[in-house]
Amino acid sequence: MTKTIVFKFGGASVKDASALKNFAEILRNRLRRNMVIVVSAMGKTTNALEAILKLKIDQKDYSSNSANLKDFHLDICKELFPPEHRIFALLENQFLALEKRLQGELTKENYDEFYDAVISVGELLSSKIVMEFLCLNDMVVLWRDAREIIATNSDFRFAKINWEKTRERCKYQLIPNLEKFPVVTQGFIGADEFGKTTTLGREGSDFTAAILASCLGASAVTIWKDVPGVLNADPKKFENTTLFSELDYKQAAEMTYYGASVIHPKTIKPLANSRIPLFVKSFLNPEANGTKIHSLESFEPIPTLILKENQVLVSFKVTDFTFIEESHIHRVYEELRSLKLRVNMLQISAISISLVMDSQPYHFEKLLERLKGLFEIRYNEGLELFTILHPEKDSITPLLDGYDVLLEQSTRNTIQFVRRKK
Ligand SMILES: Nc1ncnc2c1ncn2[C@@H]1O[C@H](COP(=O)(O)OP(=O)(O)O)[C@@H](O)[C@H]1O
Ligand SMILES: N[C@@H](CC(=O)OP(=O)(O)O)C(=O)O
Repeated sequence: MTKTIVFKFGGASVKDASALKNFAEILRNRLRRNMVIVVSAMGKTTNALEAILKLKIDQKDYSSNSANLKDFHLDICKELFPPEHRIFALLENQFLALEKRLQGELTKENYDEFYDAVISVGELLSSKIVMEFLCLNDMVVLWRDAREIIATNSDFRFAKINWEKTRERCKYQLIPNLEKFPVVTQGFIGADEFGKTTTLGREGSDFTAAILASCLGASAVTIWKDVPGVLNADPKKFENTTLFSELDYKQAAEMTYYGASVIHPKTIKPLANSRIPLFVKSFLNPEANGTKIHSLESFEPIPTLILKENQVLVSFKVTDFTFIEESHIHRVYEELRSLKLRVNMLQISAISISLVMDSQPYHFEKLLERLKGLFEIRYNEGLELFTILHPEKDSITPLLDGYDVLLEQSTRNTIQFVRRKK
């Protein structure tokens, strides 16, 4: 039996009508049975849905935002489909369901569950459009709801995979489909044991591709991006970048850990465990080789720059002339865990704990509220966390030109700066 391959197309590859036409052309000669096509929401749809939720939480009017989102999808479909095509009824239904969901009560208690139910609509919409567009162009594919395959716990917004159940569903439900047709499904979403929609963490569609590849015993995963492959820095932020033609799983995992957003951090592990190669290729130049991530005997460390924007630096200072001890750290981490806030950098001094994390205003405010009685808290927003892997000595100073450094930390192979533009 031919082994399955998994293709993953992110938001940028399906961001408008011409991107979708290019997407279909990539598949035209590559489509085959035993192929899973994982798609993310179109363009910046997930951000747009988050903005709607923010307005709802602030009890502001979100009607023009949801109308814009609907128009965005409709306009794309008007360019791609004849006017009588059933995609228009499908869209209508999906947006009605979204409206209905948004009218429900949103409280602090049900926020995460509500979030997943709303945010998942982006992937449901895009996968339907993609499936219908491929079929319209004589490429017959099946649509499967990822929530029937990807089994998770009920940790809404950051759901954990139930690997056993997911593996079983892949074997008994997905493989029989794949033996007949290629399958289109959604990245990023799953469902808990009660059938409630969950999500795997922002940008989690790469992870979905890796989960399915691992559970299906796939021979390869290809993620299609708007860059030539994995580079030694984000080409949108740095000049003179170098393409890695290949990377060891460990190198790729390290880069994603520090925030190289080209691959979701959870993607590498399931692939490395099953020795499944991951190709990162450009949807703008599909014939080019891109980057192959697999097991390498040896590799040269190459200086690599990683920038995480929109960071918050917060310090918790003890107020009673004692020193920081384990119980303080434990308490802070307990709150971080319960609020699902991930720490990107940690520094502990005699009297304070300093943390750097992604800005998440709603949850961050809660953190401050919960810990304000125990610590004197100070924070700075709008910062960047700049990490250099395998730095070359003389190259660092110019990279900090025009910035104030608020915090610095280094190990043998890594140096990190929390910086702010002067
Ligand atoms: N080291 C890197 N190499 C290549 N691209 C990078 C790197 N670090 C960050 N990026 C960014 O990752 C983007 C692709 O990832 P992403 O936007 O998540 O794609 P998608 O949402 O389409 O899957 C690129 O456009 C690039 O700006
Ligand atoms: N749409 C989701 C999931 C995702 O992975 O998207 P992308 O593949 O475009 O990064 C998000 O934006 O978080």
